[in-house]
Amino acid sequence: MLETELLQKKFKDQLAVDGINFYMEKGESIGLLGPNGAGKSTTISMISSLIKPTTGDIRLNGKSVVKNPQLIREVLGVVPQEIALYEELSAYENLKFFGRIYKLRGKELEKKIHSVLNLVGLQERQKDLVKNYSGGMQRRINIAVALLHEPEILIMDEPTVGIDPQSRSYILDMVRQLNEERGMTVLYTSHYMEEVEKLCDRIYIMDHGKIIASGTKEELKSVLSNEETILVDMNPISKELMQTLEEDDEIIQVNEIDKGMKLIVPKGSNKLTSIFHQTEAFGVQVTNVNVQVPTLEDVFLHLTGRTLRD
Ligand SMILES: Nc1ncnc2c1ncn2[C@@H]1O[C@H](COP(=O)(O)OP(=O)(O)OP(=O)(O)O)[C@@H](O)[C@H]1O
Repeated sequence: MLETELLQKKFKDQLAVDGINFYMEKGESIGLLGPNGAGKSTTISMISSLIKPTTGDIRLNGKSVVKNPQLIREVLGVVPQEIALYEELSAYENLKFFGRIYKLRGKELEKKIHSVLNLVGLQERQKDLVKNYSGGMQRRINIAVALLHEPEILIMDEPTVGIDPQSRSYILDMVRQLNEERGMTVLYTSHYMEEVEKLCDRIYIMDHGKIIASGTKEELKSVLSNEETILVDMNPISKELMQTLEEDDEIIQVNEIDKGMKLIVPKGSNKLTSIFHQTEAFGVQVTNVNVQVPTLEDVFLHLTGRTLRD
């Protein structure tokens, strides 16, 4: 349905998006995952025809969107990262305003406003001024605006950043419902692995402007199917200890995390004893140890050397 071909965007010397290829089939829910600055928003802006690619193409059902941006505008609903609403107007008035931009009028507009308010669960608060809404509620109205013209494709740019858990879970359920029950095609960007894991059929991992891996959750996890993850909480956190462990050929990767370190080692390699010896030698106290099957987050860490929220 939608595909990009060698899509690239340069801002002066900065290569924000570096020749990416991806596709979305009708009805799919696709996750675009990457840390801050990976190029997700720039990609979305190009797909939405808000900015022009430096090179490459975007095709909707085989036709170039770069040459004919109107094609995509008709079928696309975009929820930007920033709240784009008039604070001094009520939610209803905002929806009426944006509905008119979509050329909706009269009874049809009223029906659609009613329907999207229902969908985002803010029917009862529709007369309140947007400035009196919580951040999460504003975000929900932002989503309602994007859905007014019943788009075939919904693109959401980190829609749950910085909002309350209740709105977050509401938004996640809503996206799933739109995708599963109404067959809407969804492109969901996030740096929350668990959201993308929950919502998306396929995932593209982006870093430094490039797609560095893609596939279903299972396919991506198979990158580390012969490895296991060891989480070590320690006190104090010792960089010297981690450096020494990194030199061990049998340890694939060592990264600092919240309370200690995360190691990726071959399955069944029995590294715990030598890890304990090293921690003792460095005068570090181990407060907790956990051996786990690698998660998608670990795959990301393995591919990029960074955590998603670095
Ligand atoms: N208008 C611009 N001018 C110059 N550089 C830009 C512009 N927009 C983005 N960039 C740069 O391009 C790179 C990719 O940014 P982008 O916003 O697409 O990343 P992102 O993955 O969406 O990150 P975030 O989660 O922080 O939004 C960054 O290094 C950013 O500084």
